[in-house]
Amino acid sequence: MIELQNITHVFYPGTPDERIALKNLSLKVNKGDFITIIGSNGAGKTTLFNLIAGTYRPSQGRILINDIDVTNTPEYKRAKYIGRIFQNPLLGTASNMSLEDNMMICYRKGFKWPVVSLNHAMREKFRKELEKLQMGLEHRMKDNLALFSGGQRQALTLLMMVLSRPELILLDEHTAALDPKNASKILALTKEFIEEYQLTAMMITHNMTQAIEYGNRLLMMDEGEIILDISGEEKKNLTVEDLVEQFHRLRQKSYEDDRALLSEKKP
Ligand SMILES: Nc1ncnc2c1ncn2[C@@H]1O[C@H](COP(=O)(O)OP(=O)(O)OP(=O)(O)O)[C@@H](O)[C@H]1O
Repeated sequence: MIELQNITHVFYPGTPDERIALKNLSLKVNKGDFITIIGSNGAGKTTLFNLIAGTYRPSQGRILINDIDVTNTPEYKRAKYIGRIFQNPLLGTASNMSLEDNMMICYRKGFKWPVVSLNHAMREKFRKELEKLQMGLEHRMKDNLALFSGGQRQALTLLMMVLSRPELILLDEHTAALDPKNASKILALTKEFIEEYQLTAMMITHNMTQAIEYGNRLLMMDEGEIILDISGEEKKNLTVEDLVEQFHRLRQKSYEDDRALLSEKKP
C-alpha cells in the first residue's frame, strides 16, 4: 500500500551542520498493517513520518502509495489519503469552534460537492459516533473545543481522523502528553478504530511494552536505518529485554532513549 524505495534524507547538505536523518531506507507497508516504531533518540522516526506525509521531499529515493509515485506530491494533496496525529492534543482540532462544527469540517474533508449542511440527520450521525468514545461528549456538541481536556481533544482528533477515512494513519507519540489513564484510553480507542475500520497504521512510541503489545509488526530504528522488522509469532513472543539485547547485539552499543528506558523501569 505504501512503499519507500531507497530513501535518504539529509538536512543542510554540504554545510557544517549536515545531518543524515535517513540512510537508504526501504520499507513496504501492507494494507491492514499496524506497525509500531521504536528507536533511539534522533533515529529518524519523525523524519520518516514527515517524508511519508509529504512535509519534506526526500533527498533521494521514491515513495509510492498504491503503486503511484507520490515523491513530489505536496503534503496537502497527500492529506486526502493520510491522517496524522501529533503528541500535542491541541493540534488536531480547532479550539474556537464548537464540537459539531469541528466534526462537520472533518466530514467534508475531500468532498467539494454535494455540500452537506449541519442538519438534524448529521447531528444524529455525529452523536452516534461520539458515543463510541464513551466520554459523554455527545451531550456537548455545541461547546467550544477550548473547554475540553487534552484527553478529550485527542480522542476527538482520533475519531475525526477516522471519519475522514484515511488509507494510512500516522500516530506520532499521540499519547505521550497525556496522563496514564487518558493515555491508555486513547490507545484502546486507537486499537478499536484500527480494527473496526480496517485501517493501516504506523505508531511511533517511546514505550517498548506498548510497541510489543500493539500492532502486528514492530520496527526498530537507529541512526536513520530500520535495524529490526519483526512480525507474526516472533513479535507476539517478544519481551523488552529481547529488544534491548537485540539492539546491543546489532549495534554494539547500548540503547539511547531515556524516555523508553525510564518508562520500562519497574517501580
Ligand atoms: N528540521 C530539521 N532540521 C535539521 N535537522 C533535523 C530536522 N529534523 C530532524 N533533524 C535531525 O535528523 C535526525 C533525526 O531526527 P528525528 O526527529 O527524525 O528523530 P526521532 O527518531 O524522531 O527522534 P526522537 O525520538 O528523539 O524524537 C536528528 O539528528 C535530528 O537532529
